[in-house]
Amino acid sequence: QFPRECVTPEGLRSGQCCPTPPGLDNDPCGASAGRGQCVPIAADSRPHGPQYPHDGRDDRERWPVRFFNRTCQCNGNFSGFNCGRCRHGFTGDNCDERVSVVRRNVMQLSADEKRAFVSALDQAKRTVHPDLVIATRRYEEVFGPDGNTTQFENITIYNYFVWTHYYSVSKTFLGAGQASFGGVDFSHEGPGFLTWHRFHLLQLEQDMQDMLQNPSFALPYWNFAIGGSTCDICTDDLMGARSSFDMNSLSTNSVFSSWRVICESVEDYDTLGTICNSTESSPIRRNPAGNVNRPMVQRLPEPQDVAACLQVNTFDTPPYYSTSDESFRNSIEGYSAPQGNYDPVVRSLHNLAHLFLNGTGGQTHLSPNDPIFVLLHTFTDAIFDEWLRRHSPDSAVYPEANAPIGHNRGYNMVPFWPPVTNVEMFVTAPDNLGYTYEAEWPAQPFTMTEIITITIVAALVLVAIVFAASTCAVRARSRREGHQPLLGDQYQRYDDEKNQSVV
Ligand SMILES: O=C1C=c2cc(C(=O)O)[nH]c2=CC1=O
Repeated sequence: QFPRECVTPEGLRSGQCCPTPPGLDNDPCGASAGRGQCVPIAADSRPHGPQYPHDGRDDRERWPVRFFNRTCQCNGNFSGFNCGRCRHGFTGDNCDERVSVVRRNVMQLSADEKRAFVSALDQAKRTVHPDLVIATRRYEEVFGPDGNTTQFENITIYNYFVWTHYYSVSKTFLGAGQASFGGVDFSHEGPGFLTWHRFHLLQLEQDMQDMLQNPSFALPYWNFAIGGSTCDICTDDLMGARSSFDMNSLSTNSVFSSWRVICESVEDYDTLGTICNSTESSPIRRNPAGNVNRPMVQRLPEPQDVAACLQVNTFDTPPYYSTSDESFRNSIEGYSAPQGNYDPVVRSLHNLAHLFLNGTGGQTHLSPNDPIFVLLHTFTDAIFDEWLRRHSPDSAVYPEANAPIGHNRGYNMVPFWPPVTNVEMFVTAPDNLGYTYEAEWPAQPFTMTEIITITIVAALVLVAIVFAASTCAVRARSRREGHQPLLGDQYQRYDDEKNQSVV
């Protein structure tokens, strides 16, 4: 969440986090090299929706001003917390050369590519994040018991990915002995769902590129819309097969069977007001299609569900929440039917894929601990990108106000640093973010109007054919039986009269 060098007692008290890029000396944001300058942070103050009634009680409000109010603003294509790197999609000393990576279907990777991807994830699980650290206490307690020992920790690259998701979904602590407030979610159940998870993935991809020193590294995706009840990526060469001994565990042939999860101590967070730290606890649990209490989540989404949600025209609809009707965002997130109609009992697409996993990957505060999360979300993001390509929306369709807290267009997404707004991710990826998806999309199903029109036309054609056939049959029979056709006879005489009058 914050650069290591900013979280000293002095740094926090100053409210300024404007580090110097590597290779320069005491030059906040590389200002003298023309890279950027240290500026006050603009935090969205437009009203949020009524779902959150506890203004003033949560560190994540008006992110990130509870912690810092000055940050680097980088010039041109320079980017990063110290303006020492390039914006996504650019490279070179001056960040003026375009680059792009290709995100591919994980099932279509070669055996070597699969091995390299699994190994890169495992390396990320064990490599300490080079720049960022996490807060382990709320701001109220962040200076420590002596007021001078700031409460931040190192965390590995993959666990940082898990932690940021946890932090964005955690409840609002309202005080010891009081129930924490759970009706808040800075990354789900609102328009920010797509933009937040897009940035979340971009950050992991960039951290892994840096770790591997391979700027071409791209996260693959899992096409989860294959129907049926088989998890095709749950094999030992990919995300881990099922253990032969325990339905809920991973095979020991998979490296992921030795991964341990973080952020499990929900009870402590909610009652003591602590925050998840980097401590790892139990193994990943997963039992795809095994939720016997909810048959509805024993099957994966169907290909036509993807085709249907891509046809929903409106990005999001009031109240911009998990109850939104005819909203593309709510359809792909999976709180409404893929066709857009809201129904409280429905779980589709993204939500259905999570719940299908039935274990760590199905619990919002824990789900990224299961590496399937990465592949599930790259596919969700690929659908989002295809929707942006097909519908070319103006950024004005993204709600500016009254979305749930965290989800307004100009809100800085929690808990990312440097600040990045939702709308910055509401752009097509190939042109603006330096990645593309190699994907084919299922043919679009017919709409109800199209089905009715086709049925009527087909019925008319059928009637015409039957009529023509029966007329022919009657004539043929008449000829066979030696009768004069009645109409034919009349026409004959009428024709004769006409001919006579002309003559
Ligand atoms: O990790 C997640 C788990 C989820 C479960 C649901 C649900 O619809 O009940 N939704 C989820 C989203 C997640 O991100």
